[in-house]
Amino acid sequence: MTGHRRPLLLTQGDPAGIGPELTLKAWLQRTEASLPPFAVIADPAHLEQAARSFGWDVPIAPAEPADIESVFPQALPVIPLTRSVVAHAGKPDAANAPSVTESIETAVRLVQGGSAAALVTNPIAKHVLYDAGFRHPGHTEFLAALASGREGKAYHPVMMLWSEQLAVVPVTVHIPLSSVPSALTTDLIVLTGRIVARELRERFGLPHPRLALAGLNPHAGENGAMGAEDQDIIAPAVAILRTDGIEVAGPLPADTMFHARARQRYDAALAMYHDQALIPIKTIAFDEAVNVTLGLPFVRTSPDHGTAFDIAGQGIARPDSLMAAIRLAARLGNRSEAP
Ligand SMILES: NC(=O)C1=CN([C@@H]2O[C@H](COP(=O)(O)OP(=O)(O)OC[C@H]3O[C@@H](n4cnc5c(N)ncnc54)[C@H](O)[C@@H]3O)[C@@H](O)[C@H]2O)C=CC1
Ligand SMILES: NCC(=O)COP(=O)(O)O
Repeated sequence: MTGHRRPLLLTQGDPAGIGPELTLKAWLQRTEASLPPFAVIADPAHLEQAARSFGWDVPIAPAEPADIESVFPQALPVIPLTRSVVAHAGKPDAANAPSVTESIETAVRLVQGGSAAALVTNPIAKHVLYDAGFRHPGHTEFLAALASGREGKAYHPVMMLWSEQLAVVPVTVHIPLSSVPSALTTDLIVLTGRIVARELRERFGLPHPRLALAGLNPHAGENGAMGAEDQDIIAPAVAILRTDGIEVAGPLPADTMFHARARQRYDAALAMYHDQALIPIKTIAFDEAVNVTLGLPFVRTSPDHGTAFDIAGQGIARPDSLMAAIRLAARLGNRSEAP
């Protein structure tokens, strides 16, 4: 535990999405929600204009990392981007991609330099960044690439969606469903399981984390009659993780492992593909769940939802998941140094 609780850094996210609105709302609710000090890396003029458009009294204060704690009670500290941002809520524009990536790069540089405890990313629209030439599937992989570039060490990032009721980890993430069976290997599942177990111990403070591995096929393959991956790829991973001393159940039929009683038996469920993991948690805890990246040398959290262009600019977006992400980032970032 570090003695001094360092502030958090929020990234801008897509400026045409709900990120600016949520950031302003989180700052407005900082006292009743007991939020720790944070700054956002963004264009101060764009945030001022967003606050004006909602009719909210949010003083915006350009700040250095060292000023965040003293500024935060009176104004929203903003670490200015080098470029100005012109954005229309609900109308994403690939021309804003450089500001999106600059905000993330600056956050990583500052958190790795020790100026902040953790970073909290506002949502990005992946297709908008792809249109501008972004080569990473999402934040998760981009953050690992930035960390690797700085430290000269390869990191395997693991996406975990966490809530009090359920934590899920998609072993394969942003790939087409048709590519999942060939992407799924015993080595990948073992690597993912080891990272999850280690970080549940070291960052979340669970001394003996319990993992549950989902099968890929209906009924976890029904003894091979409905697909071979459960027996040939997932079961060997379960065996290897057990030889590590990790408590693991599986491969479990995915349709019966997420109901309330089943969830009592594990601390994190490893799912074999994106929707197998994210459908249960977004159904149970859409407003509370947090996306946290494991396997990095710093803490990164994010709301579980996306840019919500359909409601951006209307003032109706719920800040709950962003505020949960801020709380979790403070808890994990101030708990320990990198595992
Ligand atoms: N961490 C990140 O950066 C994430 C980014 N995305 C990106 O977001 C974009 C849009 O994705 P969608 O599938 O439409 O998911 P979405 O989460 O943006 O929206 C899904 C539905 O939930 C509603 N919603 C989302 N957040 C809300 C909030 N805080 N309050 C009230 N309603 C809310 C939206 O209005 C929409 O009807 C995609 O381009 C995707 O790449 C999606 C998930 C996470
Ligand atoms: N569906 C989760 C998601 O899209 C989050 O991706 P990332 O940007 O956190 O990698």
